Amino acid sequence: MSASPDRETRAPALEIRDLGKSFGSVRALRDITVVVESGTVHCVLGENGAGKSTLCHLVGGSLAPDTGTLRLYGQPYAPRRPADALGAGIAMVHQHFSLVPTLTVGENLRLLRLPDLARRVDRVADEYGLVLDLGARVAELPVGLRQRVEIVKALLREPRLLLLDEPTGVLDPAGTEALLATCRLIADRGGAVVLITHKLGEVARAGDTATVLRGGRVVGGGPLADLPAERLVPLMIGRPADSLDPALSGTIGLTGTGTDADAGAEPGPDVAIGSPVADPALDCGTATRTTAPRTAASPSGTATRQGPPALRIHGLTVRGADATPVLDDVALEVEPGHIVGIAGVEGNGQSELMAVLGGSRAPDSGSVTLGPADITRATPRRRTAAGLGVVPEDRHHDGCVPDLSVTDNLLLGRLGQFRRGGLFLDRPAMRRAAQDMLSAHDIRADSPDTPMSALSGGNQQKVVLARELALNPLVCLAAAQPTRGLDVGAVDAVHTRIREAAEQGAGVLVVSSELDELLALCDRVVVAYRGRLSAPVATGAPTAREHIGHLMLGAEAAPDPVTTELVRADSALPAHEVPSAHDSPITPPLP
Ligand SMILES: Nc1ncnc2c1ncn2[C@@H]1O[C@H](COP(=O)(O)OP(=O)(O)OP(=O)(O)O)[C@@H](O)[C@H]1O
Repeated sequence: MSASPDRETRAPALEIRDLGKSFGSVRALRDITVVVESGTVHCVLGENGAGKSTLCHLVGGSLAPDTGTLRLYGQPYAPRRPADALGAGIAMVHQHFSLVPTLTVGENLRLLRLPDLARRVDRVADEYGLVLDLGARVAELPVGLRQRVEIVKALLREPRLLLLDEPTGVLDPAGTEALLATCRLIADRGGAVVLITHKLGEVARAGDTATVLRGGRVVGGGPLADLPAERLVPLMIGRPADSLDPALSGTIGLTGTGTDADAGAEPGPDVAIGSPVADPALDCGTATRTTAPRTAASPSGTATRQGPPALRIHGLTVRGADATPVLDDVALEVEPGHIVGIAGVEGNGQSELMAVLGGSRAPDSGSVTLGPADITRATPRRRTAAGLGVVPEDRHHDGCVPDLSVTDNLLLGRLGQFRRGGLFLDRPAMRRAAQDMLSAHDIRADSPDTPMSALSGGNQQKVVLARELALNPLVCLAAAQPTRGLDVGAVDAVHTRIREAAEQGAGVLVVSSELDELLALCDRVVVAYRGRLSAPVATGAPTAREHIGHLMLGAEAAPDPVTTELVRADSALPAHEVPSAHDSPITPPLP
C-alpha cells in the first residue's frame, strides 16, 4: 500500500457530495454525502437493496452518477470507467467474482498486466499473510479461496483507497480475521478502506467511522465510538434490535467473533440483542422476544420415527483430480423435522457434498436417498421433482439465471404447474404467484418482471431461498450458507422460514462456515474435516461450541455410542438433553 501522498494528505481520501443514481424508475441513491478520511476504515451499512453496492460502483467507475460530485484526496474525481478508478489508485473487490475459472490463480493474476508481478505477489504474502497457491485452477477452489484471490488482486495494485463490497461473506473465520487485519494495516499506513458489511462484529473490530443507508438515503453515520450496535441496528433495518431473535447475536456478529474459530479472536462489542441459544435467559435486557432452543422432538412432535429419513447419504466417496478422496466414505442422515448442520473450515469437502446433492457432480461410490427414492444419479430436475430443495454455495453462478425475470427465477423447476393447453405458460398466474412470494419473503424487486440481475445481492439470495422453500413436496432442504449476504432482519426471517419448513416435516441440512448460525438453527451439527464427517454433536449441549471447534481443527475422536444411538433412533429427547459427544472421541461417520 503506497502511503497517501504528501501535500494532499490533509484532504479526505474520498468526498462524496449529493450523489444520486436511478435505474429506470428505481431511485437507488439520492442526496448521498459521505466523507472518508485518510487513515480510516469507513463502514457502509444498510439493509439489502439500500444502495451500498451502487455507491461502490459509482466510486469504482463502473457506473456514472446522475447527480453529485466526487473528490479524491482533494482533487475532482469523475471516473467514466473502472480503468479511471484504477488509474487514480482505487481498487475494488466486488460481490461477484471476476476470475476466469478455467485458468490457474497465477494466470488470472497475469491478466492484470502489472509490472514486477512476482515482487508484488511476494509483498502481499509477506505483509498481509495472504498466500496463494498460484498453480491451483480457480474452478477447483472453494469460494473462500476465490475471494482471497480477488482480495490479493486488489492489493497487488497497491491502492490508496480500497473498496470492499461484502468481502467476508465467503471467508472462513481465519480468512475474515486476516482481511480485517489487512484493512487496519492499510488504514494505519495512511490509506483508506471503504468496507461494506452486514456483520456488526466486523464493524466493531475493524471500523473507525460508518455511514448507514436505507432506501437509498443516508440515515445515519459518524464515528463508530458514538454508534453502538443498538443504535446501528434500528438505523439499518428500521426496527429495534430487540425485535430480532436473540439467538441471532452471534450470527450477525454482535457477540464474540460471529465465527467458529472463536478461539483466540477478539470479543465483539459489549452489546447483544439477546442471548446465545444455549442460554436464552442471558439476554442483555433489551430482548423482548426469546427463542427457546429447538428440540429434536419439537419440530415434528413425534417421538418415534415412521418411515425413511428425509435424506440419507451412505458411503459417499468423491475423488479429486489426483484420485485422492475429497469426500471419503461419508454417511449422514437427516430425519424429517430435523435441522442438521455441517460445520467446518471451507475446503473440507462441503462444496463437493453440495455438488453431489445438487446433481452437478457424480460420486465415485455410495448413495443418496431422498425419502424412499434413490437419487444418486438423478438429474437436478428429477431431484427437484422428488422434493429436494438445494441452495447452492455460489447462488449467483449456480442458483439463478441472471437474465431471466424474477418471476421465472422464483418458479424455475415448477413451470409445469403453470402450463395451459400444452406448451403455453399462464403468465398472469405466474406473475401473481411470484408477487405473493415477493411479499412473503420481503424481496425488494421493482416488479416480478424485473431481471434477476437488477436485484441487489441479498435480494437475489432471498429469491433462491424462496424458490427452494416453496417446493411441494419439500422432503429435504440442503442449503449452503443460507444467510450469506443478508441483512440482519433478513437473517432473522430466513431462520424463521427454515424452522417452519422443519416444523412442517421437511428435513433440513445447513452447510455454514458460521458456527453461530449453526448453533442458533440446528438440532445437531456434524463437522467436515478432510472429506469426512464427525459424529453428530447436539447443539444444546453446553460444551457444543468448544467441542465443534476442536473437531474443526481435526481433533481425533471416537464415536460417542450414546449420541450416535440416540440420533439413529431419532430420539424424542430434546436436543439439549442428548448427551454431547464431547467427552468421547469421534468418529468416522455414522454407518
Ligand atoms: N443494474 C440495475 N438495474 C436496475 N436496478 C438496479 C440495478 N442495480 C441495482 N439496482 C437496484 O438499486 C437498488 C440498490 O441496489 P444495491 O445493489 O446497491 O443494494 P445493496 O445495498 O448493495 O444490497 P445488498 O446488501 O443486497 O447487496 C436496489 O433496489 C436494486 O434492485
